[in-house]
Amino acid sequence: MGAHGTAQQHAAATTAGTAATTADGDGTSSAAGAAARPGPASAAPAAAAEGLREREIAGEQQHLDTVYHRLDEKLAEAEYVLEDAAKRVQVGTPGALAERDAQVYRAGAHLHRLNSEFEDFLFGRIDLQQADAPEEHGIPSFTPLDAADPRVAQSLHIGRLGVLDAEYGPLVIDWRAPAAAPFYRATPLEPGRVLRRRVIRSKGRKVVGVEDDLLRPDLTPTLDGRELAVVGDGALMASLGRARSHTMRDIVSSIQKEQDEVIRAPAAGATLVTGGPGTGKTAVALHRAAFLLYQDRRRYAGGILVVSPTPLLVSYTEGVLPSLGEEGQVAIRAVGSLVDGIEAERYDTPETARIKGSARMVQLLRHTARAALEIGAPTELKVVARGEVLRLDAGRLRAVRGNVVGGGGTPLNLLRARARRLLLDALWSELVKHLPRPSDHYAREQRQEEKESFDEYVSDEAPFLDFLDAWWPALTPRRVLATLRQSRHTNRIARRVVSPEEARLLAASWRHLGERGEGALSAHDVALVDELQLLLGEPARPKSREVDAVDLLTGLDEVTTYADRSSSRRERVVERTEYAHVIVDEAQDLTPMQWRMIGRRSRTATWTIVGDPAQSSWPFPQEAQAALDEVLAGKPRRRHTLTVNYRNPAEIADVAAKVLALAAPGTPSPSAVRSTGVLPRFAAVASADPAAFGQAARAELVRLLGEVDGTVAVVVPMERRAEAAGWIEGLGARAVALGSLEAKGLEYDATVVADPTGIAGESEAGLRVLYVALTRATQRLTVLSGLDDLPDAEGVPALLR
Ligand SMILES: Nc1ncnc2c1ncn2[C@@H]1O[C@H](COP(=O)(O)OP(=O)(O)OP(=O)(O)O)[C@@H](O)[C@H]1O
Repeated sequence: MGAHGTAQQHAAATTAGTAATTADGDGTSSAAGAAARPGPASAAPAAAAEGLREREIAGEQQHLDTVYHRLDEKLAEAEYVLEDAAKRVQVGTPGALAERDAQVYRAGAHLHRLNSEFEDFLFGRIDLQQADAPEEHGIPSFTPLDAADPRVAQSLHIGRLGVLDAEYGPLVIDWRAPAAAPFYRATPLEPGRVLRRRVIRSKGRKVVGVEDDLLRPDLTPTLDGRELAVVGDGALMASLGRARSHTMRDIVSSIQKEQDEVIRAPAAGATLVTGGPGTGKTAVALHRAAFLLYQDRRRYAGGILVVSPTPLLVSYTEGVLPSLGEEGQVAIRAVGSLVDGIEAERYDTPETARIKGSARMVQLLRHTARAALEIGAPTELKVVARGEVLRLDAGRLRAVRGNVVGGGGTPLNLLRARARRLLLDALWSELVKHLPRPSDHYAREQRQEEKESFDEYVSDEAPFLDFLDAWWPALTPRRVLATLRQSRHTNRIARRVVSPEEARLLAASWRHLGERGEGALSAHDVALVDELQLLLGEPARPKSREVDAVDLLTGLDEVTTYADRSSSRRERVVERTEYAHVIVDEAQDLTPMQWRMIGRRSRTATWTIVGDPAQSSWPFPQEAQAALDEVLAGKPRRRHTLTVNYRNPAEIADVAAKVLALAAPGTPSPSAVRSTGVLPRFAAVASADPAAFGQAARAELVRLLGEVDGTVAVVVPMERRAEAAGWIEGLGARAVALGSLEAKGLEYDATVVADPTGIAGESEAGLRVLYVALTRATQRLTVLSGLDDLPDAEGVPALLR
């Protein structure tokens, strides 16, 4: 029972939240559990274990062959349905066509899913004890009839899609189905009916390995009268030890209990998930998207938005959903890419970012939009009508403008029609002010007719049209933003909202923009553009016949309702995509302005929000919380905490914990699930010469590239990014250089954190950003210090002692 014994040991070490195992092939060992690595096995038991493994693999191969045979049959069926539907086109009655459409849709979707052959199509199996009650609505009973009964009563295979045999018996259960939940939920402390959990690894149609966890080490389970085989040391360790690439893998075969609870949590309201670095928040968020689609495809298809902090994290995570069989229905977008047609390309300095992200910007932008109308506006309107020269002077024009805007929040571009009408009214009253008031009904009607022909005449006149274009120009968000390039202007229009120093910082960040706002924007600018889009509304098409927006309102407060109602009838107003569910990753970094931007896309959405306050680069958590509260309004909230770090070995997590104690005192450090036995390396450069520092960094990168199979990153303060790009030149695709803020959410086999004090000093949130940098590595970490880091004789910088 050699292999059996190993698995029993590791299963005994497994805690409620984790599945810590004894050891895996690359020398990592359990840090969360207490199990020891077994001593070297002698040749005979090793051969027996190998024989056992091969037998078990052969058994699973047989099942996989049956599954693929069935899939081939289903594929042929789906193709036949498609062909048949095509033939029905000739029938032509509405009913037949509708039926055909439905058939084509179903068969097409089915074909697509069947055709997507993924690695590990079938990846799991659970062997269960007899249930104490029959299953209800597909949900198996979790309680065994007799907890001491070692017999396997039922075996279920779990995969990326559900497959039924010809008699509708389950050959494979979709991982998201209720029946698959015990695969993820069972632990040795709460095994339920699960005796053995098996992860099956396959390549294409060939099974290449199995890894077992024994959930009831106190029993000797049997299957068909024979002792149940237990192979390998568990799947989690095998998966965590694999080298990292530039894309994230799904974790479908090793989701842990506390993670599964988040993935399958009800969709309603808001699910808020916190957890330290490496606890699987991003992975869990993506699997939750796949789960929601499975649960209610109709509701969520096309309507799930995942908001990520950076484009780097988007491309890192993009492959996960397709590998789960979900493609196209989920939009994963960086927070700087949420507005169509704009891609954030610049970074703001921390000082500028904190101004741009603040909720005060709403007020500043309101002032700015109003003021943008007045920049370069003519101060006199002169037209000739009915042989008279009619004039409106600056004071009169100011009064008219005030009336146009009124007290409401109607988007300014939608008020152009009202501006036109009130100008015509003002001109008319100039014309008639010396005429006697109409005395009777007939005279009043006649005056009204004269007014109508006056309006028609004047509003076609070039001087009037030119005036209107200049006095109430169509404004675009970029053009309005560009007016803030002048800090003097900002000081004039919004002295009470921003200080002169803040106005200067803002102006400096937009100095490169052209007059119409052309030029690169930052992720923070994108949120401002989005806010401005709301304040301005879509400009009316020039020369089109305009309708007075305000006349159609029942009240100025109802602007949005009006806009929604009238979008197809009249001027096209702000168009927004609405999502049914919104998943926010790295939520701790969102600014109030970004929360508002996301909120505008999610008015009726349910939410999943994952983040870690201890990693936040936004310095005002309370302000961000207030913005989030506003966005979630009264939605019920359910909270989860993830507690186990699957990324960093304990040795790296321990170093990071020192910074955590400074960055977010009192925050518990998640427990690392494994250890490598290799301590982080500290290196120091005893020279102020940047070239010497660069050489040391490069030498360290080269060393690490030799030590690990996967990726290696050097993380530096944002302002040293260009320098760091030079250090990795010629080192190949496995090496990357990142600014501290770019490292969010990513992971590498090895990292060099260079200039830790520089990172910590970048902003008020610098220590938390350093904590992020220190927690990116799955195998090796080097901290490279310069003189400013005050390294001791061992090279350990002051911050990490
Ligand atoms: N159950 C699991 N099985 C296997 N790997 C896992 C599991 N959970 C997490 N991981 C792995 O751990 C690593 C960290 O996961 P992830 O990036 O989702 O963590 P995170 O909480 O978002 O981290 P951070 O806060 O640092 O961004 C990833 O490589 C992920 O695949």
